[in-house]
Amino acid sequence: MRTLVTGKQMKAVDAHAITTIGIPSMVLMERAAFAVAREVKGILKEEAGRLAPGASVWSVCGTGNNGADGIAAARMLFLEGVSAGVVLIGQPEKGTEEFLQQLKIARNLGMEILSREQWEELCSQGGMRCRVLIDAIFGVGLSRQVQGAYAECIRRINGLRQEGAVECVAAVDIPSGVHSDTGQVMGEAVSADLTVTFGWEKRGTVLYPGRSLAGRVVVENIGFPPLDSLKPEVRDGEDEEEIPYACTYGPGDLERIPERAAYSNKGTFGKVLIVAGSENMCGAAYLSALAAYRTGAGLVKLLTVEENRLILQSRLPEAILVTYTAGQLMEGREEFRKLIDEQCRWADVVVLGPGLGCGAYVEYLVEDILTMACSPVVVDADGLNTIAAHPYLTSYYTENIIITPHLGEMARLTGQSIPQIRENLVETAAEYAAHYGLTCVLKDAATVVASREGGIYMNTSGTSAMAKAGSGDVLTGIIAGLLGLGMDETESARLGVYIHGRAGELAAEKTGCHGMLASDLAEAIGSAMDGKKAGNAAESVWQSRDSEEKR
Ligand SMILES: NC(=O)C1=CN([C@@H]2O[C@H](COP(=O)(O)OP(=O)(O)OC[C@H]3O[C@@H](n4cnc5c(N)ncnc54)[C@H](OP(=O)(O)O)[C@@H]3O)[C@@H](O)[C@H]2O)[C@@H](O)CC1
Ligand SMILES: [K+]
Repeated sequence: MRTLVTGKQMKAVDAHAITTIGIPSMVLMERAAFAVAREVKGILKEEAGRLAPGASVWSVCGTGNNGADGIAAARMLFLEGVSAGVVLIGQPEKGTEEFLQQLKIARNLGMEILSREQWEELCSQGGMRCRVLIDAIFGVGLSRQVQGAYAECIRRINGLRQEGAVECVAAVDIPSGVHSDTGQVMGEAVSADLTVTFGWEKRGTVLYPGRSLAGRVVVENIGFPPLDSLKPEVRDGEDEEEIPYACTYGPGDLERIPERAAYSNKGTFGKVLIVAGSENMCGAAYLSALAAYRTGAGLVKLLTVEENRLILQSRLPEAILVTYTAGQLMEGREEFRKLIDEQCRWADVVVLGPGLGCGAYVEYLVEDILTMACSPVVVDADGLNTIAAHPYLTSYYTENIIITPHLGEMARLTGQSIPQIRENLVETAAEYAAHYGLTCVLKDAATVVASREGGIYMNTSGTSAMAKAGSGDVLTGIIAGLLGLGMDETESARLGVYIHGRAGELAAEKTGCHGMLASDLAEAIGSAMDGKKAGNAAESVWQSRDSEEKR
């Protein structure tokens, strides 16, 4: 498990380390700069291991402590014989104490220091070429939209990178212009190849678009005290609501999956009831059931319309089938309720929604399941659309419910627009989960899981190959399968999302990114649950100099 922090939390850690613990600010900064310089040196190194001749580095620095890191990193490279210079953006005289100190050191050493105007002139004359450009304009202190000269400077950096004048852009802490909490671009943002971040990964490099802009992320422990040593008042600010530390999972977290006991039977691993499918729509039900079995469920029963009987029986003979007709549901309400009651009593887990359609009878079905289920219920797709269309159904929400909306479904549930939700992914999921006391899996390229107690998980596995019909149905089956194995709602949702992404990566390795189908994804679940399997593409993007486990 890796911890993710907001900018504010990181500043609180900084303040705690410096003020309460007494680690001098410059000591932390020197370690931060050393880490950046080391990574840059790695890029500059020739295969033989020596610095490339004529290797040049420009460090483009703001006047806060991010800029101070940038100057210090350039100085360390300079002292190792690299031709490294500094570009200053903003008014140096207004810089932080650390910035002024670092600038003084660089000046005393005779380093080349350009103003923004001088740099612009150099660029416009085509004289601006370098192996590595260090982006140290803004770090976690970015507090508003980037405009004017700063925006121009960021556009210039991106332009140089695009035209090949700069081979590699290395961002200090976070690409300048990316919001450290939401990953949103604040007007303009640097597109980096590498980001060296300090202490813990920032939420903004896990959420999109920040994640695409950060490139490879290296997490460097620069000597901060552990997060749990912080007093709550330091951690959360004085008058602000508590913001939890978010987390993400990696292959090591697959150990959370319970062992399959030798002395067991099919009932041991959970009975999953999948309420899904409608006339001409049986694929979703099939994929969800297949995924539940592939995740390890002992028994999967499909409750679906009579029209789907034959096809589902032939596609997935392992599943038990119980069918109904729309007429039976609408006209024989009491009889139908008895049937639902019986099925709910049988089930350890219920999936409600994939491919249910929007027939008038679906409202009754959703109501019956929500009122009668006595086990965790995973609500997806048309289950959620029905709830959005009939808001009284939210009164049946319980703490055992996991909802898995994509942005469109979340927009219907909350009445917000999709762009609004996309910009506030974490808040939207967290507020909904807290308001209704359930678990909310808000699906996006970086899916967020918000638990009813306030915990936040952000997913880092997966591939764009998964953006295809049926992918969400597979996720419901995986989460249901994990619930069946005995995991709680939060853990099943988090690990389910992680395994789903990992299965996508493994499947895409075989089929290629364009050709993958949701059924390929379901077939890869077994391998994805195996921690020893290689091939977590997303994971390889992150490197940690000091793993979370060691702290
Ligand atoms: N000892 C430590 O503390 C350590 C800190 N560390 C490093 O410090 C970084 C945080 O430093 P920081 O807090 O100084 O903030 P930083 O990101 O440099 O930006 C603030 C500056 O930007 C300005 N500004 C903001 N938004 C703007 C905008 N849109 N447009 C224009 N200006 C804008 C803002 O101006 P102001 O708002 O004050 O007018 C201020 O001048 C952190 O990411 C890490 O790299 C590490 O070395 C570890 C030890
Ligand atoms: K930066």
